[in-house]
Amino acid sequence: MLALRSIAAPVQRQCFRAAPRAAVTLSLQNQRLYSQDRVAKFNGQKDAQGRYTVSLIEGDGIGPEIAVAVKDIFAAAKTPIAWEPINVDPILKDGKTAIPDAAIESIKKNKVALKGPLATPIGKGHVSLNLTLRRTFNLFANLRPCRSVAGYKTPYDNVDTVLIRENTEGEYSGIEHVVVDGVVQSIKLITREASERVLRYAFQHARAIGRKKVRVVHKATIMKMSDGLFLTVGNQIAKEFPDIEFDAELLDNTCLKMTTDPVPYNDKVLVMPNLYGDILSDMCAGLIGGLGLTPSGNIGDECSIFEAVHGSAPDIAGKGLANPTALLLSSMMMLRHMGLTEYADRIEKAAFATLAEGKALTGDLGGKAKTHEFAAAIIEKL
Ligand SMILES: NC(=O)C1=CN([C@@H]2O[C@H](COP(=O)(O)OP(=O)(O)OC[C@H]3O[C@@H](n4cnc5c(N)ncnc54)[C@H](O)[C@@H]3O)[C@@H](O)[C@H]2O)C=CC1
Ligand SMILES: O=C(O)CCC(=O)C(=O)O
Ligand SMILES: [Mg+2]
Repeated sequence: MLALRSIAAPVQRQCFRAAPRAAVTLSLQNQRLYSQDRVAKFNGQKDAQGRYTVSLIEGDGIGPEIAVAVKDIFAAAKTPIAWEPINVDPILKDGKTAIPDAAIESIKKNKVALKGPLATPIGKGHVSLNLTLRRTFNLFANLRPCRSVAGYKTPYDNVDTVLIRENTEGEYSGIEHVVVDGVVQSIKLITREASERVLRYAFQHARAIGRKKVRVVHKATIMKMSDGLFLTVGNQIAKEFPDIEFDAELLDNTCLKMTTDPVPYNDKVLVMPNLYGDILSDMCAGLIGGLGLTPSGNIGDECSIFEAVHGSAPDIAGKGLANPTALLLSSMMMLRHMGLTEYADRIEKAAFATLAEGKALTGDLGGKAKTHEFAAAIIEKL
């Protein structure tokens, strides 16, 4: 195993501002649960005790702290899950960053994994392990829902966006080279195959969650061929779904409109190339109170990996300050994906009730609670 990860450069910090707590924006009764994703079929096997085994990547930075919180809450709720911790420290295979075989076997066997954040070195160093995992398992759609939390006041009430990001290519293809000294080229790869796959998933998911509109977010004005292909494929796939309205919007305009008034996006599923989805999903998190609150699922045909939208948060790592809600809500998406809906509903209700009560909030939400205190408050409500 190579010690590639030790070369990670320090990450420039972002300012993460806690919004003030004020009047309840949504009532708890109206807090809809994160929707079930049953578009991709889960066919894991239960063990003799009736439990599913889930591969667990605790991750870097705050990863282990938020993973403990999720494990404690699952144990308290008697969720029928056996965790299988795996190590994804990168290896080199044919000169390329790869995931160790044991980790690949575990995820292939269990068909589902929960993942903490994995840090990526800036500039030189190994390829992102997050992207490597997505490509290794062909996790073609990254589903990133974002919903206002009852009781937590932000400038925007009732946000309920659903964003689907193409997850295997685009600007994240990692095809870069030096043309001549001082000139580098980075290739944005868009294929009909990957575009069809994610666009079809977007329409299927819209149907599954009862939304009637799918919108492609793009810049085909500028990237006429690459985003142009993505948009063309969108128009073609739309014909398979006559019950769903289809349209398109330029990314910069989407950013403006969403930050002015996100509510008109609540009836749509947004689907877009990789980088746009990465950036827009952090932006959406900002609308509801930050990265501590937003879950995601990397969906594939054979297996799926659930993780928070956020990264390893090195600025607060090791201090017990992290908000585990994003990873917990990701694990709720995972439970619903596995058909364990009752457990997901129960845990999620306890989590939202704890957030609404506001007595044990973590620092990112303006509170003083440590990660484990917030988890304990959820457990008390189970
Ligand atoms: N999917 C993944 O595993 C991701 C990994 N990363 C990696 O994470 C590392 C750090 O990246 P950053 O740009 O700093 O983004 P970040 O998402 O780790 O942190 C951004 C800001 O949000 C705060 N934050 C994030 N999660 C939080 C939580 N659960 N509770 C409270 N505050 C939270 C952090 O303290 C920081 O101020 C990088 O190496 C990056 O490559 C970044 C994004 C996603
Ligand atoms: O892999 C990384 O370092 C960043 C990935 C990321 O930002 C994301 O998945 O949202
Ligand atoms: Mg990101």
